[in-house]
Amino acid sequence: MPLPKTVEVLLPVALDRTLTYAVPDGLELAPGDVVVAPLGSRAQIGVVWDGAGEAVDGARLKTLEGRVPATGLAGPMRRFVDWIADYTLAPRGQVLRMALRGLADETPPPPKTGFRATGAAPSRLTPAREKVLAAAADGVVRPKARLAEAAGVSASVVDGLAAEGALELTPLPPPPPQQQPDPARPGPKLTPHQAHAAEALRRAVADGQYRVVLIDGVTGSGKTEVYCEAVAEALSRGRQTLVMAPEIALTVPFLDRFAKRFGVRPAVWHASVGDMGRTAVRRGVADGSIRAVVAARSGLFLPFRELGLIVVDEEHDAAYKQEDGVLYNARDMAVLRGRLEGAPVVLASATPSLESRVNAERGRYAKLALPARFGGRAMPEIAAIDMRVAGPPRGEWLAPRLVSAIAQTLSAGEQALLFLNRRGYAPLTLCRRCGHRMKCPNCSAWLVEHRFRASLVCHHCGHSGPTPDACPACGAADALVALGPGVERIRDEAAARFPEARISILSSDVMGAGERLAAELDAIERGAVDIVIGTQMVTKGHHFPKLTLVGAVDADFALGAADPRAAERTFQMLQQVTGRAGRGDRPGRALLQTFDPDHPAIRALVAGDREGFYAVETEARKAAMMPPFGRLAAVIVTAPAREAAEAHGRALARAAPKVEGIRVLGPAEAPLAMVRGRHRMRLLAQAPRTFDLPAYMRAWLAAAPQPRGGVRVAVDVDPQSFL
Ligand SMILES: Nc1ncnc2c1ncn2[C@@H]1O[C@H](COP(=O)(O)OP(=O)(O)OP(=O)(O)O)[C@@H](O)[C@H]1O
Ligand SMILES: [Zn+2]
Repeated sequence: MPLPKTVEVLLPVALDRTLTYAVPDGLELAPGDVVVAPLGSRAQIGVVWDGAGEAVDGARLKTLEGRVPATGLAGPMRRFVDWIADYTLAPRGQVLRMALRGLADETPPPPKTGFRATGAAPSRLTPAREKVLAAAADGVVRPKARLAEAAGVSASVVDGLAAEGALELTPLPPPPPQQQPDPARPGPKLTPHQAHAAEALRRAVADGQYRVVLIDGVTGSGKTEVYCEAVAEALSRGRQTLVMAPEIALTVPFLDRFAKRFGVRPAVWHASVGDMGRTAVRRGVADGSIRAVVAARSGLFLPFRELGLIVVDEEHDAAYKQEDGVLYNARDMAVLRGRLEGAPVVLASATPSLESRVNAERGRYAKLALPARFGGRAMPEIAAIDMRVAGPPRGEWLAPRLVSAIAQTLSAGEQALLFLNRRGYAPLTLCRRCGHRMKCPNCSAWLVEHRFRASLVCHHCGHSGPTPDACPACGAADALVALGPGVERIRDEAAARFPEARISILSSDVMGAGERLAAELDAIERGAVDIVIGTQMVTKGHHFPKLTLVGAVDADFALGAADPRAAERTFQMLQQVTGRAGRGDRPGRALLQTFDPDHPAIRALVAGDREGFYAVETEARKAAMMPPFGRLAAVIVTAPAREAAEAHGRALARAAPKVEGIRVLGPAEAPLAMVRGRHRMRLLAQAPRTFDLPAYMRAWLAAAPQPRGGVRVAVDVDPQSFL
């Protein structure tokens, strides 16, 4: 008997390797095809992978059930999956799962038909038949179900009339063709700087080759207008475009801007687009009927048919790092996808990551600078308020100088924005009598009071309960006090000081991410709000023309963190938020409330010396061999019991291969020592820049004892979070 033909199939499950299957007679398969494979007792979708099927004992070999008529993974996409799995140490099947989101049977639907009255009378007229003929009397063609529904009868009555020739089946008119973005529509008249950058981008797109371009342009310099020129070039060359944004909730204004420029909104892809929408987008990018997509991280896995450009907006944003499942950085993987597709990649930011700046300095990326704001607008004046000497009275959070600046702003008919990166009312609730602190039962974290929802909430696991009247420890009534501010508390303080002002809170838990947020952003843009108070949601990309004052309530919020990027993050966040001021016709200013006015990040902001900041930060990172001058990978060990996590952490440390130049630190208790009832320990490997750290990590895990007894181990290559 001849051996059956076999193929290797990758399944979207937590498996790294492919499985070998027999191909049923008569089925022709090529790598990338989507197939149905038996797995255990169930059937599982999978993708034919590269490589000849391994010889497997014929008796154990299972046979594929068939091919799915759907766009699979072309060569570059398969390489993309392999590469990400290799780099992040995630099982390949888990990466594949991201590339199969929105997968659907693409068999073309049968032409749609409907019924129309012919005018012929049926042999017998029942009341039900009369109703149908009455409903069809207007001559409109309707699908069977619609006609039956309009007449209020069952579909069999329609069948009966058709059998007797009183109704006939005719094709329904085809749906109108989708309107496509039109790159020929005129864009704005660009300034000389913008035009220079736009021209360079157009050339990169026209070349149709992989290359990375960093647009380093100050806030309000028109980066969006400039990369829209690259989008126009790609579209006019018949290529598809992907624009990535760190937080899709905030892209509604961009969608409108895109529509203004190209005539229609682009397709949108992110986690909260429903299944239907996802299926439509995946299919549209595969068959080419969708030309432009705006997406969150996962849009990188869409099967574009002719991708000609990827733009990563706000490329510095930490939200590009996925922090669960496959721990990948979508900015870096966008660069990889561009390389595999042979398409240019544009990274844009007013505060580029040190990684991207260093890549530009090394000549790996081209750099385009937009050093000035559009329309001759000045950058905002930034000053620090030293909270040690000029802070507010006890129990308040806005320093007198900030309060009077708000008053001036409001009386000039302008808008103020107060930024505090803390949701809720207060970060800590404490009993005045016994000192008890309200803590999450599942996490090592304080419960945050949300007065708006009248509850105490854990921001790590979502645990929430009503705010108690009495202290749960000592029983004292009315003894619980809220310590520290969150945005809701700042709102109360602002409302008490400025009772006439229209105040809006922008925070994910108050606004959500849907239409409500879009409406609120629109109200702010129109000037229907006087004081905007918000979390990091307010820092990103907004263009509020009436906004002239920005106050950072706690400019130091990120400085103390045990994070090698703490200074960079502080600088970026504050530069972004202060960059919202003075974008209209009036100049802007910003006040930073800080206990550390001499910190290099704060000083650079006040002096308007971004190059100085980057220079100092670059030297510090170089000296410490921190990214991008060295490489890091973290290992996070979790277990229900602290001892188990610690013991496994120590076993891992002992098993670390000794290699010159590699330092292994830890285990140490994670700053966030417990989450969802699991104790957490961290280890960190530090390596020279050119070292193959993923390979080292793989060898390390292979040499270490297997985790047992509820212990879990996760590897985070290029960590962004150090909690
Ligand atoms: N050449 C131009 N003609 C007309 N308007 C322009 C031009 N360039 C920029 N603008 C306008 O200036 C404002 C700021 O531009 P844009 O939002 O593109 O800046 P940005 O660099 O992306 O800013 P940020 O990094 O702060 O988000 C927008 O309202 C934009 O429409
Ligand atoms: Zn919790």
